Amino acid sequence: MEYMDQILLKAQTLIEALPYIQKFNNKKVVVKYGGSAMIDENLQSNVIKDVALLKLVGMKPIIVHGGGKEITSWLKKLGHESKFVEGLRVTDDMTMEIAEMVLGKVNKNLVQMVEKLGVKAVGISGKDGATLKVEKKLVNGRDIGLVGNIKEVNIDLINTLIDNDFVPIISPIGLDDNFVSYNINADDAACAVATAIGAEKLVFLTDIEGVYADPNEKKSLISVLTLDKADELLASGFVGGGMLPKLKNCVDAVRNGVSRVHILDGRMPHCLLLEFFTNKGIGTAIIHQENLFDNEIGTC
Ligand SMILES: Nc1ncnc2c1ncn2[C@@H]1O[C@H](COP(=O)(O)OP(=O)(O)O)[C@@H](O)[C@H]1O
Ligand SMILES: CC(=O)N[C@@H](CCC(=O)OP(=O)(O)O)C(=O)O
Repeated sequence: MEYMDQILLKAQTLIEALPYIQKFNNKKVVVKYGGSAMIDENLQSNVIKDVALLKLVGMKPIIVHGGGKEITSWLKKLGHESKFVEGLRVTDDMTMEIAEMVLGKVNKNLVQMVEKLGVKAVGISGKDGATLKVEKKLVNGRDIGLVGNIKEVNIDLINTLIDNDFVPIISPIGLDDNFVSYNINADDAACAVATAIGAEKLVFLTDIEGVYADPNEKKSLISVLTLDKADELLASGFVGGGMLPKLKNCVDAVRNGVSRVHILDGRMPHCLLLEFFTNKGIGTAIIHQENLFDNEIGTC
């Protein structure tokens, strides 16, 4: 490509971002960060740069992070096997202790990376400021240990941080009424936070292209899922593993007023920028039926 063409293309990309920058100015957006994009250092640095850019162009990003793979790896080092029921980690006392330690480390690493880019960040867990109040979560009546179901989100601390120009970075640990610590699925935490603070948009970064109608068939990637279709898919048995709580959460978030929910492939460099600032429809968007013909679907 000629030098001038390259320059024009760059200018065009910046101009294309203009309406999106205006639209999301001052809006709260929640990024759920988990999966492989957390393990690979290059991808991690891209994600953090993208979030810093969202903040610097006037949005109010909030990161809710996971770290499931790191928890599993530390448990393995300690000779402790990881078990999951419907995508949720069975959490005994030792698992709880390790999960809290690992998520604390992940949290402060993220703070460090954001601060390094000159953007103010504060890392909290759901325990701080009683942000995430939980009760024990039962899966089909089954007790899977110290796994929390979020009863209440106290948004005071999050709002205080945002009002003081910080990016809140939240790890999925909560307290019950007796001040016992619980491990929370990070997708549950992101969904609850996005709903409670009235986020304009909730984006899940994961380690797969999006939602497949059939996970064994790559061509079956779904770019737009209405709530009805999402319910059908959840009942079909074709959604499993960690995608199950994720998709259920997306549906809840849309039903509870978050206008735009997206599942994106965190392995794709700068997928957040592409999603926020361009009209490239990537990943899977979960939407209300009535927004199906909204020409912004798949764009923002
Ligand atoms: N229908 C489906 N579409 C996409 N992914 C699916 C589906 N069913 C099961 N999965 C699995 O869910 C995984 C995503 O969940 P998970 O690994 O827990 O993500 P994260 O760690 O980002 O929260 C995918 O890697 C895939 O193996
Ligand atoms: C109860 C439960 O499953 N908690 C999760 C919390 C971390 C998480 O959700 O991390 P990802 O988003 O990276 O998967 C766990 O222990 O793995």
